[in-house]
Amino acid sequence: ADISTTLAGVKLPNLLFNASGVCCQTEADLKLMVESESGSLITKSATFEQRDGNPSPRYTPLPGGIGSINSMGLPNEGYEYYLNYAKNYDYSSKKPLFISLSGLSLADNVKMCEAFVAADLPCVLEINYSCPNVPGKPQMGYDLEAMEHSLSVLAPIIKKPFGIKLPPYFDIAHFDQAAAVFNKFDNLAFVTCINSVGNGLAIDFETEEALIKPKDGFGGLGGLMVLNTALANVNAFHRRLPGKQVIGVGGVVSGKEAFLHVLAGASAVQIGTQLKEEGPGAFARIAKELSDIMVAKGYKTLEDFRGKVKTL
Ligand SMILES: C=Cc1c(C(=O)O)[nH]c(=O)[nH]c1=O
Repeated sequence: ADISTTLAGVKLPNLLFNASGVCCQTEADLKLMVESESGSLITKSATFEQRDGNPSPRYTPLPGGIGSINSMGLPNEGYEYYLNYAKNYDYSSKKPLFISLSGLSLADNVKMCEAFVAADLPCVLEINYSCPNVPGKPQMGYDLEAMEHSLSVLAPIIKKPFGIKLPPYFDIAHFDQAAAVFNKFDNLAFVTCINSVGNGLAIDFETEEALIKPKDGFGGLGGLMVLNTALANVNAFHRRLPGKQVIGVGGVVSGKEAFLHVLAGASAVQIGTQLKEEGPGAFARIAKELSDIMVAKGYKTLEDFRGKVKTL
């Protein structure tokens, strides 16, 4: 079956790529993504300066394959590293490049966006408003007024279609209020739902210790356990953002969850925890599983079932 898609006007040979943060911090990581069967790739969220991030242990999978917890603390090589990567990227390849930016201030986001715009490259920007792990920095995704102000400054600078990475919302009123903000920006072409469920706490039963070191063990939750929150956010924004697209991320461990994300309304699907645990071979496996599911159900393309979840 045809699992290709178009996102922000850019053609992806298949709908799968990495969630920003996983397999994408260094050129070596990104090379693995280019060589994988993913349809695209996105870089680790960049800040203006290079960051080491939080002390380790700062990521761990959770027992029983239910998911993961992380408090990486936005480690990255600094935006100029990713700008350089984007300048040298082979855009003739069939895989489009996405760039994640997560400035620690609006001023930093402005400077980074201006640099990418000045370089005039085919890559697509995804502004991350939802990093839950920078101590002392509340994530902007939960401050709609601040996010609207940020978008009113950045959208005109970026000019081209771009996207934003959102935290999960858990209240219908918040879906409504957030969508009302996003619908004000014509070149805001997609929203990526969801980032990790912020500030969970994983505790080892035997040792009675928190599993990760930063923030007293508090970190973002990902993996299968966040699937149903992710599907809700994908569908809520699919319903509320006419003319815009949604990238679905959260809980994709097989073709089945990728299928459910598209059924909920996703135009593309990112994979985080499962990619971290299985490696880039996950893309070929999940792509085949999704294709087989579509054949079994009689769907030829993603459009045949995108957003067509049935209500009772
Ligand atoms: C960009 C920082 C993020 C991080 C991090 O670097 O701690 N972890 C996440 O789960 N989501 C993020 O957005």
